[in-house]
Amino acid sequence: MASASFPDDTRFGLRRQARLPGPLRLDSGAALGPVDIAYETYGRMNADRSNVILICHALTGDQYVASDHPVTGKPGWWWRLVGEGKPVDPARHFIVCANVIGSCMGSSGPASLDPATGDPHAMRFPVITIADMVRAQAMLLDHLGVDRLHAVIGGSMGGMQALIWPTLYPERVKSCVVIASTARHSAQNIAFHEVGRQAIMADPNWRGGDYYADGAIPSAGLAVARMAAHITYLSEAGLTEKFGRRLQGRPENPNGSKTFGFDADFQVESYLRHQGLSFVERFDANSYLYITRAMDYYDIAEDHGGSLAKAFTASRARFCLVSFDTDWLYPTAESRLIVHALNAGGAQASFVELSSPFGHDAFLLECPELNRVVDGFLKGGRA
Ligand SMILES: CC(=O)SCCNC(=O)CCNC(=O)[C@H](O)C(C)(C)COP(=O)(O)OP(=O)(O)OC[C@H]1O[C@@H](n2cnc3c(N)ncnc32)[C@H](O)[C@@H]1OP(=O)(O)O
Ligand SMILES: N[C@@H](CCO)C(=O)O
Repeated sequence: MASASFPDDTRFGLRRQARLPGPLRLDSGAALGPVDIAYETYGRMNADRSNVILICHALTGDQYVASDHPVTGKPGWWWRLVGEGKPVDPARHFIVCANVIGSCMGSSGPASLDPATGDPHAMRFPVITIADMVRAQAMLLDHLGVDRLHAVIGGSMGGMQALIWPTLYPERVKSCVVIASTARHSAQNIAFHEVGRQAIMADPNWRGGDYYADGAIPSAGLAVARMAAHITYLSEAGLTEKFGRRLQGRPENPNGSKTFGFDADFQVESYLRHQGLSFVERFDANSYLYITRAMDYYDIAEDHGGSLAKAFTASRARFCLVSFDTDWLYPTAESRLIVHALNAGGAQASFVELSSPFGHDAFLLECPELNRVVDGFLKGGRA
């Protein structure tokens, strides 16, 4: 097995890029190669390579799990969970986080260049699945000389990847942490994604996906897609607490009459517009199409003759499932289904529903209880 060397040790994230020859055989029957994977590592691999933790990111996340983002300048998206003294700790663990294939932060995706033509793949990039993302991660781990993961951890779409890992590579996963996630995308999830995709495709700048040459990108469509999706990451209680029906920036009329109109009169509108606009600055519209599609096709039971339990029969991993009580995108019932299936197959699975007013995105926010659960679970596996 060819193995990358790691001369340096860092607690702050090393930016790395691998070009793997492939071919990566995809669920669609297509093959991808070479495969570029952009990833970060934190900490040092121990002598027997038993301290490796793979972190899987969500839909619009990336490899910058605990280091400042090069585009937004913001701290890594899971800095609360990953870092010195945190549950996933570079002082103890060798942490790998890779940009999924199909995305746009350096891994192969629609915006990357097709080596055969020198042009961006655009919509000629093959349709991928969550399992394909996991296969690409396995290729990266082969490249790093990692046979077995101490743990694979992810939230949302990252949780989907984490859950697929022991089904595809049962011998390679010791522990699996799945947060705010599901074993299959529901009709409602698919419906929301389709709204976003249609918004992108209806943007005159989309042009069948070939918009890279002149800089006229489908920003309006992508912003609307993000606005619609962002609502699903929140909760009614969270929105009420944050914004209520409060207005912003409306001028006082001297005669006391009200001003009506279609500007962002409500704070929540202004907030959503901000989320849409800032998203466009950091994400590629075609990647959004590909990754949401991958999530829609995700159904672990379907890939195992309709039985979720069957998917895990070869696995000896320990599992930890976490849901949030206000997450209506991947509600607690979805996690319970997974736990029942794991228990039915005799797997060791712990489950906790945490309370938060912030809906699905609670897994990204301050939640000491989440840290305690993950810390306790990982230490139970004696890392
Ligand atoms: C999961 C992964 O793998 S990575 C991807 C995760 N990252 C994202 O999804 C990024 C976008 N999402 C968010 O920001 C999510 O809400 C969270 C959960 C990540 C962060 O939540 P919070 O810290 O509570 O931030 P919040 O949702 O309040 O958004 C703050 C932003 O809204 C802006 N904002 C707040 N109120 C308003 C308003 N009335 N009008 C306009 N903008 C507003 C703030 O100025 C801030 O802007 P900035 O992000 O450009 O600095
Ligand atoms: N808000 C996060 C989680 C979505 O599941 C993201 O954009 O990736």
